[in-house]
Amino acid sequence: MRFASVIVDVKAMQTDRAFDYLIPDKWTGFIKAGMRVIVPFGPRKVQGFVIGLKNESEFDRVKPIAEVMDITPALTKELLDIGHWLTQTTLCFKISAFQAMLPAAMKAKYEKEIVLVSDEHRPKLHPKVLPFFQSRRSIFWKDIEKSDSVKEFQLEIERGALEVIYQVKQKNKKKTQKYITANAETAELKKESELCTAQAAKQKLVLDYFIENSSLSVPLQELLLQLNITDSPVKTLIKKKLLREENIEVYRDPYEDRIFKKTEPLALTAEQQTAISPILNSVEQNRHDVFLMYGVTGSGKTEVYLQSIESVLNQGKEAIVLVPEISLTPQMVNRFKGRFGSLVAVLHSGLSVGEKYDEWRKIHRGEVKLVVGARSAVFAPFTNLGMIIIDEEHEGSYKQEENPRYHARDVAVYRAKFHQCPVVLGSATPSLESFARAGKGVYQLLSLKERVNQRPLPQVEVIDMRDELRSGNRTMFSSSLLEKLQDRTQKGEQSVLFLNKRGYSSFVMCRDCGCVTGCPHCDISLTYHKHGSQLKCHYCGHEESMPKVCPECSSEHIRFFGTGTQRVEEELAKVLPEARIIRMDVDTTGRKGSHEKLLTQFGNKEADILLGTQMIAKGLDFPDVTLVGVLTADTMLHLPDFRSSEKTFQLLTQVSGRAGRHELPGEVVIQSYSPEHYSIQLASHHDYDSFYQQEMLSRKQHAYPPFYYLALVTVSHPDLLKAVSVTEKIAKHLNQRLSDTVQILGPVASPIPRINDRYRYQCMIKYKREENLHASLKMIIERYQQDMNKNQLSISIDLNPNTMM
Ligand SMILES: Nc1ncnc2c1ncn2[C@@H]1O[C@H](COP(=O)(O)OP(=O)(O)OP(=O)(O)O)[C@@H](O)[C@H]1O
Ligand SMILES: [Zn+2]
Ligand SMILES: [Zn+2]
Repeated sequence: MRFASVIVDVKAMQTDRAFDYLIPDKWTGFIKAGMRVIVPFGPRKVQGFVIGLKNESEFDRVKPIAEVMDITPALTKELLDIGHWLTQTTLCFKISAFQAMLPAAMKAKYEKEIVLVSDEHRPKLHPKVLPFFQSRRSIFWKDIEKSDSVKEFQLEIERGALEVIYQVKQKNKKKTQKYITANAETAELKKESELCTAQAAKQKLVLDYFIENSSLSVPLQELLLQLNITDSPVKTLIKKKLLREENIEVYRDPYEDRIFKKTEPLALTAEQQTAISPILNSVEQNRHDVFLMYGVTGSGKTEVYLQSIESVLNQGKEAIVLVPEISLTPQMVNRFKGRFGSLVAVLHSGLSVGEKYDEWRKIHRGEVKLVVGARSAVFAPFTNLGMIIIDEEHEGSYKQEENPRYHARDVAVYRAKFHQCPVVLGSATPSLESFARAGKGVYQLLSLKERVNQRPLPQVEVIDMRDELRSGNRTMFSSSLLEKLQDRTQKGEQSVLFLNKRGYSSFVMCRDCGCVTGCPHCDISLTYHKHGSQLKCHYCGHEESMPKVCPECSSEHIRFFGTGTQRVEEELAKVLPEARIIRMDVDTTGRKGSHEKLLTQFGNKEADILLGTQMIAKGLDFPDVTLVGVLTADTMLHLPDFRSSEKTFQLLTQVSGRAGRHELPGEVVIQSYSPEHYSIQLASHHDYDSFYQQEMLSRKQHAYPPFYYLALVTVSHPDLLKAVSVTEKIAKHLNQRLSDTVQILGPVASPIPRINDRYRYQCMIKYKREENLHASLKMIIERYQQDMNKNQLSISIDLNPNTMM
């Protein structure tokens, strides 16, 4: 093949197609689809992906490929196909789709180099420029940028004495380690060793080492340590060609110094057995089925995953397990590494760029068989995939909130179809979408209704915080919660205190009656805007001013709401000075490893109370936790989001699930200003089924998923009027092109109306089936392409948005 079709790393509509490049003779037969290459593009060089090969090009002047970055394709055929599919289903640029499937380290880094065109130019260079080129011909732009000579450089470039060359580099290099090996026969080494004088005693030491270990290749550092020498005798011996040094590639292993205790499969309970058998069937028969494993907290879902994976590995196939970022705790990793040891690669954001790259390469080379990772691990480059598991399938973080805006669940199903293998979605609180699909038979439902060993689900008490206020308690702890915290601290048992930080300060509530001011048209709470003291609805645009008294009970105790973890910690220290507290939030877990350290401390019982935000809600399994407290259950309930009830129910269920998982029974206290809300009531009774029924009714009534699909178009611009007028035109365009069954809401300001000094407007499309939708949205992007390139306009399109924020 003489030509390659290449997708170049330039994100624009005009370049969102394949360009032809000539394959130089030396690389014919070597270059394959899926490889990364460097190609000339205009005046510079850019990275690109080869997506296909061909013998003819319809263009006359085709430039040759400049460099090849891979020896084996970075993207498999399957991933190339997924890239095209992502482009169509999420309306992103092809290059964004391909880049999203690879670790960040493999993205290109561009560096400008300034090069002297020829030696003849040197003497004539400007005196401020000359010193840079006295002894060399090129210098990196970044080293000049800081100097005060940029203008002079510019002049020389314009004059043609210097030129700019764009270098493409890989962000991250492979890590190598120096290894030393004998480079001569043992007999020769012996002869040399005998000749060594007293001054060369150290050399003798090294020679003797390699006489004894003739075939060994040892890391230099280890050799120096063992023999207690510096590297100079080794260097001398290398010079004499008696030893040889090699740079051997090593992996950065984030779990290097940890020992994983090997675990054996547990004897499954009857429920687990019933749940696993259809999965095993599907594995055996290479069938593509999607299972929804709906199992209460502590029902042993993870053990079912582990044994399902085992059957996949026994077949010689590979598996992917997706876990939400925040529950990818060391505990979680241990469970998989403990069972499958070095067959496991782990991918999560806590790893350095280099570590992620190394884990990815282990997968790419087929050195591991199982990946446990967050969202993007769904693109693991396995070629013989036997199963994809998504734990906590309801989690919002499986949706990527930037281009490509894909949902890992959709990618998983797409891949599993290709490989004819099962997908297992697991959750104690399935998303409404998935549960509805299971109801229709699209997914197969597997239920685990009881905790392992019939341990009871914890008793849940819902406290009405309005009553607390009435009886004179103005602290953030109800008397019941405080009493129980005291009790656990005295008994040496542990408590988890959960503060929901999302929705901080954004809604207005009456502290006497719990009334939250909502929109008259949308059944959604209004958002408080400090500026002008306005309350606004982010769905329909309704606006009113902040009431002075509660519209329901006329109380003056009306205010917007929110508390930080730090304040809770301070108050807790006042009312419960004897308790030892570990606080976990973004502030205390910023540094690498701190998350793990705090959890280990808590596990070692160095604290009585673990206080934290979302990050402690999931996955934790500590035997001595017998009390879980939720400080304000309401904060999320009133977010301007059609999923707010669902998210509240899910979160309360998850947090409650941390209590009483082992011998000691657990108890939960939920504090709320709207204790009668169905998501709180039903969560306290562990009643998912009723919650599902009720929430489905509300979704149907208001035309939300899973009854309708949504698409969200967000326009942003530094000028408010421009943002509004473009959004208006878009809404009009959509109204004209789409069918009458479609509802188009807006234009309205986005829930976050200004980010980075850019005004944001949006319009929401609700539809059931709409042939024209993708094409119409694409037309919008084409129509505004110029404005987007030149005039700071940005338009983002989110098909199936997960949140409205
Ligand atoms: N068959 C079994 N026999 C004995 N113990 C088991 C069995 N299966 C699971 N367990 C134990 O029960 C506990 C709860 O199981 P696991 O964590 O897998 O539940 P889960 O459903 O994944 O929970 P969650 O959704 O709350 O994270 C664990 O300590 C686990 O080791
Ligand atoms: Zn009131
Ligand atoms: Zn409204």
